[in-house]
Amino acid sequence: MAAISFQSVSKTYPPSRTQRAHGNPGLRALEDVSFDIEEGEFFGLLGPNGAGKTTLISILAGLSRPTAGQVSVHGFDVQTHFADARRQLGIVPQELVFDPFFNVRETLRLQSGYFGIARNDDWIDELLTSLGLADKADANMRQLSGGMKRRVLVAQALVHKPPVIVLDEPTAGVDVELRQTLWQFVARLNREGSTVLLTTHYLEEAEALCNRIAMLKKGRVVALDRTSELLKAAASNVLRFKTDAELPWELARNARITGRIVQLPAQNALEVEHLLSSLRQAGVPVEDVEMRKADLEDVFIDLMAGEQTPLEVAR
Ligand SMILES: Nc1ncnc2c1ncn2[C@@H]1O[C@H](COP(=O)(O)OP(=O)(O)OP(=O)(O)O)[C@@H](O)[C@H]1O
Repeated sequence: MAAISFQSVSKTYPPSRTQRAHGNPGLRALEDVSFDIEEGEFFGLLGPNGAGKTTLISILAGLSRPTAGQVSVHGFDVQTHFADARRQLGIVPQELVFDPFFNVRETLRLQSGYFGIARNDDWIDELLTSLGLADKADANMRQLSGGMKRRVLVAQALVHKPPVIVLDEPTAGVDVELRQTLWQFVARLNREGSTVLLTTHYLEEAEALCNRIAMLKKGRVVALDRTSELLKAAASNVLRFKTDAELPWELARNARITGRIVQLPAQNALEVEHLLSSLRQAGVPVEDVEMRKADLEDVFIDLMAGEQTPLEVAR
């Protein structure tokens, strides 16, 4: 049985009164999203701002209703069997929400109580140690730094030992140390059998951690495949250089340009030679020329730049 199953999920946010008055039918945030995440997978959900990632996670968490379609967790429908589905999930939210009146241990005990677990201190201690919070157990939530609060949110999501862990942008604005602590711990839980669903903007994180990835664009799944296959789909190399000059159109249309830095896909040495000679002929002076292997960001940019038609990639 799939750990998480999204079946033909669509979501339209209704228009505001003013929008309705102007004939605006509302916003289609998700369009026929279907995929399964198997037990034990480390799955990445990627997409630019506004692609629909948080909407999909909110529906999974039972916080938002889909306009059409079904979502289930370990076979429990998130609408009709909310409590059973919710018990399977440990959700680390994007926003820092916490009760300022409790200390860290009390916060975690309260959350355990919410799931009906009376004596949970052994697991709470293990969570505190693994997340580098052991010396903060008695600190009031108000006294914690932003990074520490985020660690508590992770511990809070895991108090009931959920088999499925959902992390919505957990490392946005988080320092390197916390990222490493968090990834080591989540990777360990995944090795021990937990399923992990991660949404992130950090593509190198997704590349390093996720065995399979779905990419969303404007509410549609535009790629769904093993990370290794997605990487194979990219041109295998990238030619990178700096220039102040304007590129000829036939090169510019394939280029990724960030300020003075230009990156062009190139399959092999012959193609690199070809690109360099085109640049020479066009009178484009280049500096700091180097080659690098394509990464997930290249795949992502390719897909996001592509036309609207969803690209069906089988698992
Ligand atoms: N409560 C809401 N009411 C109306 N529109 C909404 C609401 N929540 C989200 N949207 C819209 O739905 C679309 C998808 O938003 P969503 O937050 O799911 O995207 P996202 O992929 O999570 O983006 P980000 O990476 O910025 O978090 C966006 O166009 C957004 O403006």
